[in-house]
Amino acid sequence: MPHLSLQSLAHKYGPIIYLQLGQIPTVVVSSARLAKEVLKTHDLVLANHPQLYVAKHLLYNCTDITFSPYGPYWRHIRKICILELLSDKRVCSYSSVREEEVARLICRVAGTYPGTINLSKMLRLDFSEGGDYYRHGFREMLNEVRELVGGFSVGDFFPSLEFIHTLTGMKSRLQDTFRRLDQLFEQMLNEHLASEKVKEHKDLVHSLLDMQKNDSDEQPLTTDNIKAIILDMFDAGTDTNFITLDWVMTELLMNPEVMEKAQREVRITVKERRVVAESDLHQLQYMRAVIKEVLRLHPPAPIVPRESMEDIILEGYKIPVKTRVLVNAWAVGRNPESWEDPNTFKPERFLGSNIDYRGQDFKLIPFGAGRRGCPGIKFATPVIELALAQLLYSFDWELPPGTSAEDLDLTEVFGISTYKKESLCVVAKPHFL
Ligand code: HEM
Repeated sequence: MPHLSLQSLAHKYGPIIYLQLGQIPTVVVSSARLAKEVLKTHDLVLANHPQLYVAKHLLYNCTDITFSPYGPYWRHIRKICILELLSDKRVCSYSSVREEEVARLICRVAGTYPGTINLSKMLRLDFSEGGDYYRHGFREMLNEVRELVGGFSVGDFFPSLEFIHTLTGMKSRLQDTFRRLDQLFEQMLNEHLASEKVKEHKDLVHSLLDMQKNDSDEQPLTTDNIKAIILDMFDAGTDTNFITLDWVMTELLMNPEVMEKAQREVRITVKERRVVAESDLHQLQYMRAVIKEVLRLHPPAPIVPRESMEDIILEGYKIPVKTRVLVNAWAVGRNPESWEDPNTFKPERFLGSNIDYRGQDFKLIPFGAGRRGCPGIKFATPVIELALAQLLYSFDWELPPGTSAEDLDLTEVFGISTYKKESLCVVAKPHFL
């Protein structure tokens, strides 16, 4: 795992290291102080995400939010994202969708008792694949895109050898995937344009099409721009929720006293109502501390990558233009300079503390920070909190007979986001039988 190897190098050589990765000069930082330098002090000069070879082919030449270069176009679509697609009002308006999805999940889990369920698989299906879009074959496409974007590509480290991708067949594979993806988007956009539901319940695609129609801006959105943004939002915004919930449940099963405390809190708050309401969530301070602790120890995107647009001085070193600067958020979250007993799962450390993951506290940066910090925090938080609260309220959780916490395999698989290799299998006993 790159974040683990880079942490080992940091232990040996310090919190800032230089690596020549192929033809790419790379600097890695692993402390809160240097993360602040990168994501705050030099945020503007480091406001590019590296453009990956695969992203150029699949994300409409990097015209999505994540990969588009810093500049007027990125500012335009980021503004749309923050003010229109992920605004407080919009996130609020999705609350009934969240409640329905969580209710469906609870029903499915309840139906498995007294058997063992693969909870990871169930969470992934519910939270990472895009609901209504299933019928378009979107789930399979998204998986394919993730596999390709998260994979290793020679061109990302040896740009002068990009032609190798033609010889290895990678380029034609990308072209084929892109053609199928584009066809799928065409179908999706046409269906939305024809849909009469637009006024009643706008989804992401309707909103973008509306914006295109009414855009009086100098920079109107093209249809390809819309496709790139849709793909980006699903790619960046779905897997991460599932990964977080999967880790939360794993940590809770390994720490039964924490599980019990979190369950007690949610059951006392919700009482006999049986259904957790979003208005209950602010009372669940301990559960929120559990989520913070999980994001500290297991950030779904363990490395936050940036690229310099000009020469800068970092910690006295000259960092030339076009250097890749990686913030090892995983190592920062486990750095003993910032955290006491850093490898222990201890949600209590967040009780009575103001430390948050919204990009102000550089020792906790699962969502990155600064100009390119994740715009989806407000969207992700209620999904994760509501699902977790309801899971804790509705079931008593146990590992399958004959297994114990020591048997859980915590090995990770690296990709655009990092997830657990082995699924979490559990028995979920309905609490109110
Ligand atoms: C637990 C959930 C999530 C985590 C841990 C997460 C993490 C991250 C991280 C680390 C970045 C890079 C930040 C940087 O460079 O400073 C990022 C960027 C991004 N995220 Fe998230 N994210 C999550 C959920 C979401 C959701 C729900 C959405 C949208 C619905 C989303 C959309 C994006 C987009 C569009 C970017 C690119 C921003 C830009 O380049 O300007 N994310 N996310």
